[in-house]
Amino acid sequence: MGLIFAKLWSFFCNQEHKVIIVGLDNAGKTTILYQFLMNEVVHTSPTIGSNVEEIVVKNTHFLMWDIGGQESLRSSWNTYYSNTEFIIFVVDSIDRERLSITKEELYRMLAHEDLRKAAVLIFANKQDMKGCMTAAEISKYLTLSSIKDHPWHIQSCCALTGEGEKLFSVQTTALNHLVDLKNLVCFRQDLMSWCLIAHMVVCFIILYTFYIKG
Ligand SMILES: Nc1nc2c(ncn2[C@@H]2O[C@H](COP(=O)(O)OP(=O)(O)OP(=O)(O)O)[C@@H](O)[C@H]2O)c(=O)[nH]1
Ligand SMILES: [Mg+2]
Repeated sequence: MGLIFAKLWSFFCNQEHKVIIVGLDNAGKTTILYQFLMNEVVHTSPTIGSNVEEIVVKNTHFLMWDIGGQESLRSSWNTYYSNTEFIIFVVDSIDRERLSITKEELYRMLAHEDLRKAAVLIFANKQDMKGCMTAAEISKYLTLSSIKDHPWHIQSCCALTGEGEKLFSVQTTALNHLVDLKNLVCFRQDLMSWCLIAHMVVCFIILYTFYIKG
């Protein structure tokens, strides 16, 4: 029932959602962005600054910011945070050595005030690589189950191996899932606010009737 209301809510509030794609350098962020956009593998070079593209999924507009992940650029990630609704956090599933840095960056980012309300989609990318970690292993190492203040979802993927359509549908399903989740949270918050206001109005009427009027 909640999801039906959430869907109606999102239908009437058809706005643009800001998404940031972050993660360490070489994780596959730019490759994923262009898979989303063009459904094909593009040749990438390390991103200096950011790339921004708009994609539309079932009437929902996403403004996707792909942010360079090199160490020297990470301190400026926070300049992209304001009004962000969704974070796509890309993990290179073969890069075991830097998993602790990945974890540090993830939690530093989630603690930022501007991302308080953001939902997180974690991509365990490069699943085509031999010996890569599974999404479950990454989830365990990153202790994702301890994240209680953000809706999150982890999804394994491979941005490279010609599974564009599959990747695209996986991503859109996951994004829609996050939109539903987020709308549900907003709807509940709004409902609580309206209940509170209604409660105050009723109290005021009772007070007015019994004490002021007579
Ligand atoms: N094997 C494999 N390689 C991938 C995959 N996704 C991306 N790559 C490769 O990984 C390298 C880095 O990809 P990018 O998309 O440029 O990485 P990035 O996260 O944008 O890196 P920065 O811009 O430096 O932050 C490229 O050579 C990609 O072709 C994947 O799923 N599997
Ligand atoms: Mg890039």
